[in-house]
Amino acid sequence: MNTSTTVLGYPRIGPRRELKHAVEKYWAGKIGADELETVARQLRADTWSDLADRGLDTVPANTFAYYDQMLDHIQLVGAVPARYRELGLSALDTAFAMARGRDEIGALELTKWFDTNYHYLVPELDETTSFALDASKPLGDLAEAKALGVRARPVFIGPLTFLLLSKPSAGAGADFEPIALADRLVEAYAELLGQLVEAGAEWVQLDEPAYVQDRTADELALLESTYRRLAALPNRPKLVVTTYFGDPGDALPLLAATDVEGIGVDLVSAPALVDRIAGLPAFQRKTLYAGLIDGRNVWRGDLGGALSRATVLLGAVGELVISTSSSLLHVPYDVEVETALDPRVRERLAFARQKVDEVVLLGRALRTDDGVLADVARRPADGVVGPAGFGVDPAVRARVEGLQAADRTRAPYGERSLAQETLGLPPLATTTIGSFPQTGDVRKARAELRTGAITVAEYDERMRGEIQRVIALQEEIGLDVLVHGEPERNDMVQYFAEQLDGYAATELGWVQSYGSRCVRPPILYGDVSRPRPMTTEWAAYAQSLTERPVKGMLTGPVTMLAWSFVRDDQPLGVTADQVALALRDEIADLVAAGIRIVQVDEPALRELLPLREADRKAYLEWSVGSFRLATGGAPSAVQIHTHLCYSEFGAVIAGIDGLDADVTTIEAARSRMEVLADLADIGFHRGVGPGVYDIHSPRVPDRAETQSLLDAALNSIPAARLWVNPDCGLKTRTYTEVDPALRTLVAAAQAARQRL
Ligand SMILES: CN1c2c(nc(N)[nH]c2=O)NC[C@@H]1CNc1ccc(C(=O)N[C@@H](CCC(=O)N[C@@H](CCC(=O)N[C@@H](CCC(=O)O)C(=O)O)C(=O)O)C(=O)O)cc1
Ligand SMILES: N[C@@H](CCS)C(=O)O
Ligand SMILES: [Zn+2]
Repeated sequence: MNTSTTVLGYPRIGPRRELKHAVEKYWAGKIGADELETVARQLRADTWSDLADRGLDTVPANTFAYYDQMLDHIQLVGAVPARYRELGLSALDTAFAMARGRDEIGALELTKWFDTNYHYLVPELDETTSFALDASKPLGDLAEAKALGVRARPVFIGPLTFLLLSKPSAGAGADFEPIALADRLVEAYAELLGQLVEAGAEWVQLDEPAYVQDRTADELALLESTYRRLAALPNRPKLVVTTYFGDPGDALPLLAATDVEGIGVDLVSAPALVDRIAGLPAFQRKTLYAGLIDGRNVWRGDLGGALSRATVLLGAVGELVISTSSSLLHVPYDVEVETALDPRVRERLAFARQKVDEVVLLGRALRTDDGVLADVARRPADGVVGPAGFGVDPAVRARVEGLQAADRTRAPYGERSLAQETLGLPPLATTTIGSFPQTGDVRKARAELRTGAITVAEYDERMRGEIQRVIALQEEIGLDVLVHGEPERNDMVQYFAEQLDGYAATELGWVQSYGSRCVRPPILYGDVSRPRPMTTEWAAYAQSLTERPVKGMLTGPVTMLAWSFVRDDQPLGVTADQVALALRDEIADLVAAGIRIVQVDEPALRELLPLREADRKAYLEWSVGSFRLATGGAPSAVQIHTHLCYSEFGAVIAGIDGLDADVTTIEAARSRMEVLADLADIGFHRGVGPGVYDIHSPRVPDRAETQSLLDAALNSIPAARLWVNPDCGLKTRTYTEVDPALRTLVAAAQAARQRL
């Protein structure tokens, strides 16, 4: 038999977010480490059993993580920064300290995993880093899988991707680059592979997705030499080196030239790889892990097309493993439980479990001629927009086709900033990013509304009460530009998606975003339009409570796409323009309701940036264009804010400038204000608020810390254009943290004003 089936990775939060609930209870001191570990072990066992029962030949192991796989990898290779080691905590609590900060010690930086909405913790390395292997976690996994009788393949971040995603620690030399540690790190991998083969691992998967990004000649050479070296080890399991989310380009033949037994590729994002692989004779001696089923979008696979590709590959490679294009971490567990979904949408969807079934079906179709083959081959490619015009809106299409360049252009910034002087804002104006803590009461109210325990009128009344409290608190603290606090929003994308036509929402389609935090990405299946205003009542109510300006709060078109599962039957730019038109109408309604500042959040602008430079210009054109279409109708006196977070922004700094927002608030605290240099480089000349409060950590920063971040910002941005704000929304924090942190922030701004 020269075909088999697997998946590259699987969700780990549990079908009902069991892991999230257990981890949060552990943090709250409600359960101990033993109980947490029991939940985790059960989740791993349930996953492996389900995957094996569904018919996969091998399953991934070591893909479970309490918080993040990168964080686990830091511990695996012994790269825990000294400040966390010195806390003298258990391994579990050390990991949580790195993830969340502890006492006076901040957390590691959190950033996007390639172009996904998953976030990893960024390892910090320097010349003194010495790796020391602790393989207890993957060895434990292997033993657990063995006890269940499943064939498990431990999965690890590859050494080069680990280094390429790391950053120099604060004390590193100016010229230090983490990749310089490759030699040292490969020794730790050699030891790891030795231990895994002793423990019975047949295959080990090393993920090198960093090689679908542009890489230097040296980095490419290092890929080849590293895998030659690992492949030459006398005592090791078989190795499969996988890339995903794009085309490995020049890395592919280099890897193929080494003696690693397996290579994994993403044939969904890079279908042309089929022909390249067929043209590389080295693959005749390799096992190809063929990523034929999409690991990160939710549409049912085109199994007929996948089968044709698999058949071509079968003749070109030594062995073929039918697999997913990436880990299934990025999709929800099971579409079968979504009974409230419109059947015309649901029948087009495959979540993780259904994707496993697709992989198994393809494998069976390739292996046997039992009729499945004919069935699969006959199955039509599933379009997104259905038959009989389902999901099609001719009026929306006509409006997009009729767009002109002028629709994306406001008056010049100078003219706008003059007109906005009527807002009467001081230098170093203080504001927040939008959300205030989503308290237990707020979430409970929403849960009660869902079950029918309270009426819509009661729910609205509770939300108004919350808005009243939040406005009064902001006035008392002394903030200049207020927000309504977003209590009525379950999520900044889902909330809008639930009100837009062309979008569907799930009930249990949770996907891990970071740590214990999950999102339910809505499904954008058809043409998008806005049947009625979405936010005006809440915004107008909040504004009626105060003389100070209240920001209207919207989620921008790029982020609406990035954090949804989006139709793939038309260019993203067209879909983004449809969303933008809905937002443009919303802004007009907000302005008509008396709102003078509107914030259009685009935290995902960087996230969707293509991984290869060559594709970026076209992306920035449509993404920036859609934001400008959304905001382009706002009168000059209306101040447009945007907000960005969860990324390093150097690569999109010109795009941020292109948004032409009057004020840009941007995450900066955790990365020690790195973004300031990028803004200075392009001569950014509009209002900017680099975050001075790291809201991803439960730590409350003290006055000196906040002041020093503000001073750093004042060194490169004139006070008249500098805003003072947190890094991001406060929804994940508690009032005991937010209240003192905001008072500190306002005090720091007032003190700095005195010195002007
Ligand atoms: C800004 N970020 C976001 C990203 N993506 C998004 N789609 N949204 C974002 O905001 N990507 C980048 C970052 C990632 N950051 C976060 C931050 C916070 C969360 C988060 O808090 N997620 C919540 C779930 C939010 C939600 O949808 N809440 C719903 C459902 C609440 C719920 O679980 N209800 C319980 C009952 C509760 C009770 O009775 O008290 C239930 O139904 O069982 C709501 O508020 O209605 C999380 O808990 O993980 C995510 C990403
Ligand atoms: N307005 C949103 C932005 C998060 S990126 C919030 O404050 O939560
Ligand atoms: Zn944010």
